[in-house]
Amino acid sequence: MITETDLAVNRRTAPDDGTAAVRVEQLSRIYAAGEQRVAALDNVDAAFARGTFTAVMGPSGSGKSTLLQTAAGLDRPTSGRVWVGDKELSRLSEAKLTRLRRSEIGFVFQNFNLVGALTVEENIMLPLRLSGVPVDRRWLDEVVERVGVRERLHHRPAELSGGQQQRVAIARALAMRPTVVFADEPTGALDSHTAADVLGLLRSIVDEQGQTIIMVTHDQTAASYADRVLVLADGRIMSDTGVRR
Ligand SMILES: Nc1ncnc2c1ncn2[C@@H]1O[C@H](COP(=O)(O)OP(=O)(O)OP(=O)(O)O)[C@@H](O)[C@H]1O
Repeated sequence: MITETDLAVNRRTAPDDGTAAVRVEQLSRIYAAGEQRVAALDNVDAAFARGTFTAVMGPSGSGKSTLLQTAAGLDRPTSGRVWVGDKELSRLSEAKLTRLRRSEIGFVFQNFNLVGALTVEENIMLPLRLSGVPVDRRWLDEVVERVGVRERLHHRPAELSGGQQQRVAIARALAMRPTVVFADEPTGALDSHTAADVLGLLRSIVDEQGQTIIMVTHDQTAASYADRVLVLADGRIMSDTGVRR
């Protein structure tokens, strides 16, 4: 059940007590198409504490994906600043930003973004290979088991259903045990049973490993796994609500 709590509604100032895994300040992203300007994000302030699970909701076009992309350093904001831990992204060179993204951030894309030429297993291992991190076989096994892709490890993404591809994308994002996982509708393509399993896995990495999750969803049931629900409308935070668990 979602209830109002003492979390500030329409928070204007992001708290800066050093505990945030991710913090955005006065974040704007303007898209220009000819004469038209669309403010996908309009001066958003928000902080995401370590070890918390936030659901980002709101109507289509309200800026949810843009918030995730800019906060994860995949897209540069038009103005405003983003911190991941104590690093302010605009101060990082492309090379440092890439390193930070590889080591600290996992991203589950709406359209999966799997590499077609690689097998499922190779896709899941890719972030580890790219950053030269040793493979933790036990963790990898657990992730593969929980997302239910063990039978498909030697297949290529094109041979999988949308739901299966989404599960591979989730496993890839978790393989590195990143500090922060951004997930853009991670359960959108899943049946309710698999969705519950994946959401349980996301919840457990927050509870057991202190990782931070920021997840876009349209689904109230998915949002009920979170600690907090941010609702966007027209590129602004309309409400910021705690979830009673
Ligand atoms: N590359 C782009 N060029 C121009 N406008 C864009 C671009 N990306 C997003 N927008 C616009 O920015 C606004 C916010 O888009 P965004 O994808 O962040 O919304 P969303 O809340 O994630 O939507 P959905 O729930 O449909 O995925 C929309 O009006 C969208 O049309």
